[in-house]
Amino acid sequence: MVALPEAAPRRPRAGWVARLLANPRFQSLAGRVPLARGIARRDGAALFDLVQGFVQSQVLMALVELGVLRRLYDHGAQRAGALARVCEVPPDRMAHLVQAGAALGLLRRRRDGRFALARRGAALLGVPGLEAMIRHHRAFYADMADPVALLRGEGETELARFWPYVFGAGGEIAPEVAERYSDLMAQSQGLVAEDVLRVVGLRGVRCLMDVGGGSGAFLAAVARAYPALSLRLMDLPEVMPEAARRLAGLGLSGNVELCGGSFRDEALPTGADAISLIRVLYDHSDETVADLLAKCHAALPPKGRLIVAEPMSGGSRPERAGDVYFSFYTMAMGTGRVRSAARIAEMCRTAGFAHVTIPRAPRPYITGALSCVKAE
Ligand SMILES: CC(C)=CCC/C(C)=C/CC/C(C)=C/C=C/C(C)=C/C=C/C=C(C)/C=C/C=C(C)/C=C/C=C(C)/C=C/CC(C)(C)O
Ligand SMILES: C[S@@+](CC[C@H](N)C(=O)[O-])C[C@H]1O[C@@H](n2cnc3c(N)ncnc32)[C@H](O)[C@@H]1O
Repeated sequence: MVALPEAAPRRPRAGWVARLLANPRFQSLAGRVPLARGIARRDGAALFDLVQGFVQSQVLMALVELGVLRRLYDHGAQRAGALARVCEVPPDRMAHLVQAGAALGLLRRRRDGRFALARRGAALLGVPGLEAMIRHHRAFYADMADPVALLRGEGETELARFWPYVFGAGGEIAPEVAERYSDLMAQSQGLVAEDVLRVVGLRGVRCLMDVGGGSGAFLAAVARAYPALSLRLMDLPEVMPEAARRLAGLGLSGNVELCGGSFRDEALPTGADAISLIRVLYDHSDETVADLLAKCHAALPPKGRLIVAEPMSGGSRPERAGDVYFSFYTMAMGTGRVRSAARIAEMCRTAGFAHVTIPRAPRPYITGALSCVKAE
């Protein structure tokens, strides 16, 4: 009996559909067949949009940094030449910038050749803190310049320098640094608070403590929606002066009790029957999160409420805001990470919480949310 050569082990490879789609001859054929042609062209355009994504975000950065959107809002439609003079950019290059802005749906090219704000360009100017966030992206962009180095954790990132408290609040945080990140957070907090309060009710709560509450923008929104609630803000001592200033500016000094402290180094103050963690968990490692959730559980009375809100991963159904933007943003920060609502719920249950509810997020790119109760 002649021994047959061992059949070479089948090389694991993509399924036949993937191999067909990756075949240039099939792609050329599909481009000529009516039904397939439409799909092929849409896929091609979507792939090109993906490829040029970084150019789009830098065109947006230029429009914001040069104040073009702001100027069209303040002064109405403008010719490229007028914008070029104000922005000190060569006219032919400004013409390219505004043409790109129109192609991206931020500007509108009018028949007379002037450029005006398009609906999305106007809406962008109305989003609290969004222009500041776009300017802040210089740091994130630098960190994404070498995505492989970021993924391998090589070298220090710009964002890790920007968010110093994430590394255990070791050492002093210069007041101006604390103010800088609190300001950025406060500016972007408006939409977060709007969406959280849209999906999570606080009826029946007597005292809410916002842990990692920053400059108090979320509690200010809660005070407006639930004037009878007593409110407490816990954050690092370095953040307290900024929080006091902002709350005083909103006429809320008497409504919010300030508790300076570090949830890494000490137990949380007791007395609140609800605790909120708004854009806090995704800044920290699993260990820090588990410890913080246990401290929240210890600080709450039986049936006390815990509310967690932050951009989340889509988990088994990956989604663009949480699994692209925030996933890499928190990675670049250093210890942060996005988690799915299911993963956060699992960590809450491990900490002793029950009855986890996960409402559908109206705008996942703003925030997801979940709430749970301290089991009796
Ligand atoms: C005919 C007309 C005029 C209208 C008819 C149709 C109509 C009514 C249209 C409505 C137009 C309109 C009002 C649109 C509104 C659009 C809105 C509100 C868009 C909101 C967009 C929000 C965005 C893009 C938010 C982005 C937020 C970002 C990037 C946040 C980043 C946060 C970070 C990085 C936080 C970091 C903190 C850390 C350290 C991770 O914890
Ligand atoms: C991303 S900001 C979110 C602020 C606010 N909740 C919001 O959504 O705008 C995270 C907050 O957690 C605070 N924080 C970080 N580490 C902390 C710690 N160890 N103890 C208390 N607060 C801390 C920071 O000072 C900051 O205000």
